Amino acid sequence: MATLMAGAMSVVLYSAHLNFPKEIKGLRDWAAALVLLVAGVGIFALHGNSNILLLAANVVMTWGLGLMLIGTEKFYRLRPSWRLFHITWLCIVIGLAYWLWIKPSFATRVAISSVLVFILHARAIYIICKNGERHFSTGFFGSLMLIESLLVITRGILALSSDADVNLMGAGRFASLYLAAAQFMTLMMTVGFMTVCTRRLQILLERRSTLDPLTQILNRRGFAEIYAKEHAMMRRQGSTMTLLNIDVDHFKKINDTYGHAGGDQVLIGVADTIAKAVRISDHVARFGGEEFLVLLPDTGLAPALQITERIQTAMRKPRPGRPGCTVSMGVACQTDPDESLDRLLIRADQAMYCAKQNGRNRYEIAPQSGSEPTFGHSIERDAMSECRL
Ligand SMILES: Nc1nc2c(ncn2[C@@H]2O[C@H](COP(=O)(O)OP(=O)(O)OP(=O)(O)O)[C@@H](O)[C@H]2O)c(=O)[nH]1
Repeated sequence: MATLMAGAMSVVLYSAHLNFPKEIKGLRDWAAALVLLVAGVGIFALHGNSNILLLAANVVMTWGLGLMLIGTEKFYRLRPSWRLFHITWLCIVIGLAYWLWIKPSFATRVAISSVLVFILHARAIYIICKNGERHFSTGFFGSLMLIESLLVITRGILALSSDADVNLMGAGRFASLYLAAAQFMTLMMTVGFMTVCTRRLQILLERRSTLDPLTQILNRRGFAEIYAKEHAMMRRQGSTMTLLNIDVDHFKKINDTYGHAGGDQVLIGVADTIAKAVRISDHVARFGGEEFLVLLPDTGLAPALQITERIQTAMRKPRPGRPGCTVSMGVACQTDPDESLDRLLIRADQAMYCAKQNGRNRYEIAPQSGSEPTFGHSIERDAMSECRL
């Protein structure tokens, strides 16, 4: 029954392989592994007294267990251990053939296959422990692999001790227990793997919903989430943060000259340039079209202006193979934790709009929240003209 269910699970895994995002790897290998394990059990059931079929069943099952390891490695984005895979099944062929035909010994055959399968499982457990995130799914999957590997190695050790009954076809208590447990564990390990896959799917979808697909920086939703966290921190610490609103100048002309695809490349380049000009703890977002936001936590106006100038200098540098562009920026410093995000965005947007009005390729500073919006701030005071914030 468990074997049939493992066969059904291979369909589930293959369907997940077809439908899950391509970043989730290893599902196809696990699906193939289950097909091989079911085929191995089938050949084993048919083998009668045929040593050839017995050997074939063992090889097919080892391929299946090897593919489980390969799938697990792919899932954790590691290079698959194909060498270990091939060495394992070759050792099974040579070892079983020797102890089947030349020096027949059932106990040695069981010991050899148990040790080899244990090595495959031990490597999988090592990979899960080293690469898995701290989450229930990792613990569940790792524990199941551990139980299975302990079962396998116990069988191998018992095979070498004379008084134990490890013959799968025998009627001994351990044999029946092992057979039932092994089939059940195959099913459970698959469930464990599906658990880590669905957890990865959840993380991926959450990340996708907060990232801009073109530039891979935060989108509006991601920005709002990050802002909420930083705002809570600001309130707790009584610190200041600064928001930059950055808009690409004459972007319509870039689109008209280089086409929409060329425009997209410029947007990717702008996002990259901004991200490289700020600290890792700062947050860069695309707010729509050719408009970007940068949130600088725990940063007052003076350091924020240094960053603003750094971004503008980086933007002015010509880039080979990519149309050049400049940006206009609005700088809004938040000192009052009771100011809403909407209000902060409006201040930064108005300052950016003012920078556009005042000639583009420059920045303007928004007046403090609550202050009279009748005077302007600009580092380039001599260039200040019409627009007054
Ligand atoms: N390639 C590309 N273009 C976009 C995207 N989103 C918006 N746009 C274009 O960006 C252009 C923005 O034009 P405008 O709002 O007139 O601004 P502008 O030409 O940059 O002029 P100023 O902002 O006043 O300097 C429009 O032509 C939009 O179609 C996008 O994702 N990719």
